[in-house]
Amino acid sequence: MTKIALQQDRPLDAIVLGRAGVDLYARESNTDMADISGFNKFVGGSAANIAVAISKLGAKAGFIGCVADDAFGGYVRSYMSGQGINLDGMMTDASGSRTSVAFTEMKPSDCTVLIYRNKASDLTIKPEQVDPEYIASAKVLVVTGTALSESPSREATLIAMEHARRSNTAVVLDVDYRPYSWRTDVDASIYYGIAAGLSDIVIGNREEFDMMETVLAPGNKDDDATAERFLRANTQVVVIKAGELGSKVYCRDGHKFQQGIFRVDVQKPFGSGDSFAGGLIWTLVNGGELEEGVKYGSAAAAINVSGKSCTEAMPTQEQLFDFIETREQSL
Ligand SMILES: Nc1ncnc2c1ncn2[C@@H]1O[C@H](COP(=O)(O)OP(=O)(O)OP(=O)(O)O)[C@@H](O)[C@H]1O
Ligand SMILES: O=C(O)C[C@@H](O)[C@H](O)C(=O)CO
Repeated sequence: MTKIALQQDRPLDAIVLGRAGVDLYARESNTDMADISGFNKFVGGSAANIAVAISKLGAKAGFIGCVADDAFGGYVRSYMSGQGINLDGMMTDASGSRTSVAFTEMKPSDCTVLIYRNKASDLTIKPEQVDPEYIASAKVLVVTGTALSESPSREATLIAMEHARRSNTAVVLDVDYRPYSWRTDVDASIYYGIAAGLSDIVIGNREEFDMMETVLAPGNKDDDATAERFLRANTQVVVIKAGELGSKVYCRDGHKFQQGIFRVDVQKPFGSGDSFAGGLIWTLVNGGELEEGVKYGSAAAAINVSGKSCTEAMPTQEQLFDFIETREQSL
């Protein structure tokens, strides 16, 4: 069993850095985008989803990001603070940028997600807006990697990671790679490489590690070799997710293990990675073992993909434990 040592005397459990936006989910399931009659509105965006996941499970979450100075920005703020998330690090941009918006189909697979991110507000966050004391108030800083895709958000993200290292706040990098946000895979792999070296835990899927190996090991598909490559500098744990095949976890001391999935009736595939990260981080900030965290993350992900949205389908602690108990009893 593996324990991740975290500073305990902190008012916040985890601060998540990245985008918070609006998700518009198709009203009808199994319907193509062109035929959908309307959409239901929720808060989304990878970082917001992770913060909500952590908060709903009962830990104290904070947020670093930026929304537009408009009605969608206000909606995102009010939903997140209603979820008990501390927004001291959430900026508002009035320069004409726009809060990120995603439209999605509701299909178990081959599901179209259209994201509108022209002049996205989250990418306007500046390094001087990142408060080192805020970061020092948390046990963990969770970075979602799309924040690295453009300046000035890229510099804000890297300095946030640097502040975290200086204040003994553990750093988790959720790769969260969105190809359309980057000029080339080479650029992405260089910045992700720097960010990975500043992180205690790196979480990504195979395609994301492929991108991160664009320069160092092009064409590699071997998870063991990938883990060995990334278990360097500050990185103690590498998690390689594989959708319905579960996940593999590698530790710096050579320990490795796998986690399968909890089978469910899938409504939509997205949200799995964010709920997985939320369940894992919630476990770690409560002093749980890594193995337990990966199991809770997998269960949270299964609950989420069987739900009708990302944020609202994040489980509470009670729902998570009931779900696992029911599944284990039926084995
Ligand atoms: N269909 C599924 N049923 C049950 N659990 C799932 C399913 N898909 C994913 N999971 C769980 O969620 C975890 C993360 O999923 P995945 O590997 O798809 O992450 P991801 O690629 O980051 O996803 P996304 O970017 O769509 O949120 C998996 O390791 C698994 O535990
Ligand atoms: O991450 C995004 O910006 C898109 C979403 O809003 C959606 O919540 C999702 O795809 C989660 O991974």
